[in-house]
Amino acid sequence: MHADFFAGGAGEERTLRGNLAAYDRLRIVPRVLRATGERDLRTTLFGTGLSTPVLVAPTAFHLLAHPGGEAATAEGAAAAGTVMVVSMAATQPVEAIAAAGGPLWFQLYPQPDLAFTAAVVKRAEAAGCRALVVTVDSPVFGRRERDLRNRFTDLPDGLACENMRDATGRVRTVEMDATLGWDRLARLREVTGLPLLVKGILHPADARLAVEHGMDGVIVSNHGGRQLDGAIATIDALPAVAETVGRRVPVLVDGGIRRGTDVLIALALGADAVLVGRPVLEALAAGGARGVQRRLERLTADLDHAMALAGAKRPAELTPDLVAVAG
Ligand SMILES: Cc1cc2nc3c(=O)[nH]c(=O)nc-3n(C[C@H](O)[C@H](O)[C@H](O)COP(=O)(O)O)c2cc1C
Ligand SMILES: CC(C)CC(=O)C(=O)O
Repeated sequence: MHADFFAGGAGEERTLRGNLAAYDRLRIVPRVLRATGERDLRTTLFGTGLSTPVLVAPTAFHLLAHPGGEAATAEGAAAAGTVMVVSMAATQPVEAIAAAGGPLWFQLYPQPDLAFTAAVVKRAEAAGCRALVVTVDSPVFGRRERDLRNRFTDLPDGLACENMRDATGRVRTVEMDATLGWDRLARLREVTGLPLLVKGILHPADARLAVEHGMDGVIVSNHGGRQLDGAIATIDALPAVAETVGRRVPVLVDGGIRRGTDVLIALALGADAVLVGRPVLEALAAGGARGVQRRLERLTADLDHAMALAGAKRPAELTPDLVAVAG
């Protein structure tokens, strides 16, 4: 039941499969004799220096994967020199996760209760989270047929979304809010000085609106195929979004990234960095903090190797002309 929750997507899982299939259709057109020497994968986002452009996507319920929970993921991400985005649906308190690792960003589903939403943001900020990732692809919850079949509706006894506790200590459910609009993101601006990223952008017109509304970053995502089944593959959506944003703010992408060559293609098509969801969950389940560290380091080493073979010393040297559609 829990493995299906992690692996599954919405509907027929067309988008879930499509995210991976889209990378299968793309090929790298390498450059030669570029004398790259050692590659330099260091990446800076909102003033934080990272050793890799591969970040940990926000995912719910890590205690279902490993007894170390989100703290183990944070420890692994920190050891790999990258950011973990903590899900609002984490099963451990953000303070405990921050004690285990960092740098952290915090993912938010803005709640209809604005005062409670502000309190959660303040709490994440106080715990040391350095950016806020606002998920905007979930006005309603995706229809996940595996979860329906398995009747997976609640966390087991003893587990809870620890960052959803209100002042009385009661745990609230994470609500999806179909009344959410750009005005509410403007209100978040008044609550926090942290950089604000919108996660779940696929249409270039929305990327333009995000920049116009003063967002600090855009994450091209279809929620790993868990929300709108039939949505475009993220690597297919990325070029138009990147072109519209025009380097005014960082553009990140997630969905279906499993190999360093996938990262290379995403960076070449306009991403400043990528995030990985299920690979981290699988590594956490298999090997705890060390597993997460090794999976992230493997992806980064694999990217480094691919860059050497494609003739790029730095991520910034990866450009769209290095990618072609397979015949
Ligand atoms: C089990 C699971 C839980 C997730 N939980 C969240 C979440 O709480 N908030 C969120 O914004 N995205 C969530 N996502 C989406 C991820 O942040 C990310 O967009 C997606 O996993 C990327 O695709 P990938 O798994 O193919 O790398 C979740 C994804 C999975 C697989
Ligand atoms: C449990 C939800 C709040 C998170 C989730 O499953 C998702 O965003 O995919």
